[in-house]
Amino acid sequence: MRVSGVHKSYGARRVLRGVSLALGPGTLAGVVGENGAGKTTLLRILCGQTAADSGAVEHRGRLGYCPQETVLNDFLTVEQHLRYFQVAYGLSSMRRAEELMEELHFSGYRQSRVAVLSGGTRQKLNLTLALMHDPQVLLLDEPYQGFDWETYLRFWSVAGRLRDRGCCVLVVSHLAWDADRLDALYRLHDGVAAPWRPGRGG
Ligand SMILES: Nc1ncnc2c1ncn2[C@@H]1O[C@H](COP(=O)(O)OP(=O)(O)OP(=O)(O)O)[C@@H](O)[C@H]1O
Repeated sequence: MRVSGVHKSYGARRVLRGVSLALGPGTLAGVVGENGAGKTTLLRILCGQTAADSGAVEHRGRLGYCPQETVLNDFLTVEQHLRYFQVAYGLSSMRRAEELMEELHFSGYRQSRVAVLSGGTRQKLNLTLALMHDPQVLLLDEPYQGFDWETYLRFWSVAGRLRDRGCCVLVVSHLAWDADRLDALYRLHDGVAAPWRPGRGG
């Protein structure tokens, strides 16, 4: 995925002022930044949901996007969500979705309505919906919010296996404490993304 000179303003607020990134296949990368730094805006531009004012974004292959807010409908079951996305992605089987449900330990909720799921289980479903078509480029916005420690560790092993299969994974977070798990880390600050190594306590 190549991002060149992306600019975005909301009225007078210049949020992105020339963001450039180059991430190859098989890379697990992170973008950190303070609240309001523009991380979600950048991800929305990368997935095509928001238009940049200028600059270019190029990527090859299937794209997966897990937004910060869950995209779920309280009245539908987990199974109904999976079927809906299976059709939307044009998948012949649910094999990958089933694998992910096993890996994230929520297969037992398949027939449950989303309204009764805990926040962490909703997030597991949100993540599964973004991953079930085996994307080659995966954009994750604060993907482990609400996860307990075991699930958090499982998330990183899923992300690591995707990287090993050649997927380009970009994780956005306001915390840099996952730095050791990443191949590349950028800090979004003053509208630009710079390579970053957190210091002590950072
Ligand atoms: N649709 C919009 N209209 C106007 N301003 C917006 C819009 N979306 C975002 N902003 C502003 O752009 C700035 C960046 O927001 P963004 O959500 O991208 O930040 P973030 O780094 O993801 O923050 P957080 O860590 O709090 O999730 C903020 O000042 C926000 O108020």
